[in-house]
Amino acid sequence: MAAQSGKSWVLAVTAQTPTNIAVIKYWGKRDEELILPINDSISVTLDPDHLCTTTSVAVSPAFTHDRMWLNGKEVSLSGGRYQNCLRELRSRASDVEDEQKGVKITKKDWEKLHVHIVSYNNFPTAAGLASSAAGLACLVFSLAKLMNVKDDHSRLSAIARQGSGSACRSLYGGFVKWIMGKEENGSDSIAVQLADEKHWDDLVIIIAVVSSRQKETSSTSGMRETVETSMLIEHRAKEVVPKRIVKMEEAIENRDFPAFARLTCADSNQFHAVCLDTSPPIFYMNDTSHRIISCVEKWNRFEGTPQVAYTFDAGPNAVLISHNRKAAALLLQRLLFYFPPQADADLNSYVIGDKTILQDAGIQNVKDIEALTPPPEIKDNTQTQKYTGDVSYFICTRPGRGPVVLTDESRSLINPETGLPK
Ligand SMILES: Nc1ncnc2c1ncn2[C@@H]1O[C@H](COP(=O)(O)OP(=O)(O)OP(=O)(O)O)[C@@H](O)[C@H]1O
Ligand SMILES: C[C@@](O)(CCOP(=O)(O)OP(=O)(O)O)CC(=O)O
Repeated sequence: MAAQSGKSWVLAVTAQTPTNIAVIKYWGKRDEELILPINDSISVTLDPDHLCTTTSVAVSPAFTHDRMWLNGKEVSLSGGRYQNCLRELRSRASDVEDEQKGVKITKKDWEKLHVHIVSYNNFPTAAGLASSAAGLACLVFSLAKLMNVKDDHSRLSAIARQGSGSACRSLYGGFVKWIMGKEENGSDSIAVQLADEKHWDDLVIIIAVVSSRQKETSSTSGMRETVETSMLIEHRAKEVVPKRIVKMEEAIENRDFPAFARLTCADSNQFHAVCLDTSPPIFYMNDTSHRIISCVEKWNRFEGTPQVAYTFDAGPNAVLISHNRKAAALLLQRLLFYFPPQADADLNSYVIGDKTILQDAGIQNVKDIEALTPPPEIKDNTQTQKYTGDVSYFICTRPGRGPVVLTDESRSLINPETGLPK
């Protein structure tokens, strides 16, 4: 390692990585340490304009140990999962040369050099919005760029997988499959892209962030308990998911929304059924989640063909995938009819992300929400009850691109002189 000037230097890279939502769920591991799943899964990558992680990573001979700051606070990197990712990356690092700075790092130097990681999520962390997926994928992707790791995205996905299973699917945009693999060392348990985000760009995604005070069981411990105690999970992993994966790939390839929606809803419901079949049972959805399902099911039935698909991860938040903008506007009207904001709320912070959907729905202010009439599929007055305040806010988004390096220095979260957070 050399610097022509002889003085210390800091070399940094910044990247942005999306989050993803599974439409065929990963639930259950066959190897806890390597994070190897018991079935394949398929996800949609969400637009990083609305939900993403930005991570800057830096290396300098002046750094004394590996350090990480998350959303402005220093956090420990001592956890086994972070350590596994760092070890894997260091072992694959290559020579790096920065002529401008007069820096030369050899493959061997990486064993001794330390890194600083500064990361920021543009959405709530640990709130059931898959921050760990975007976060771990971004950590792996940005460090791989810094360390000149030559592996392709699929090989990098196998490293991100060891940080958090679902993170491996955030290495690609569009529609992504995590192949469970057969090898004991996990080398073939990787993510592959099924189609990019332009393949099916009519889809509109609305996330209802559901207010919840209850403490949730983490995905990691929840799926462990399911594998240990549920009899249904084996049937799901061996018999149900393999067939659904084939059908879901077909639905995505053919942009067959009815098939896509039926499979997505059925798989979310089965995932929550295996949670209920766990001992003691795990409840991730709450009454609000159930009301959203019921609203979508009634509307889909009324129309005779699915307009919207719903899916829920390990929490009460609903991810609603609409066939197109028109269906999304009609969905938003329904959601705002049932779940209006509190009297003092500001519409601007109640519906965030792509606000053009709100315009399509003809809603400019809170008065327009009050004026919404019950949807036509409602036949009697008992179903027109409103649940003010049960949804915290809505995020309007769409399928999005995979990780990118941000070359604009002003986007870096690291001070180029000190190597500390800006
Ligand atoms: N940007 C990030 N960089 C590195 N690690 C992150 C980042 N964001 C989140 N994490 C890690 O993920 C953890 C949160 O994961 P957790 O599974 O609890 O929540 P979530 O992923 O937001 O929600 P869920 O898994 O229920 O969808 C954080 O405590 C942190 O360890
Ligand atoms: C319900 C899920 O979101 C579960 C995600 O589990 P995690 O990837 O968070 O679990 P670990 O691998 O233990 O970190 C379904 C999915 O994303 O496929």
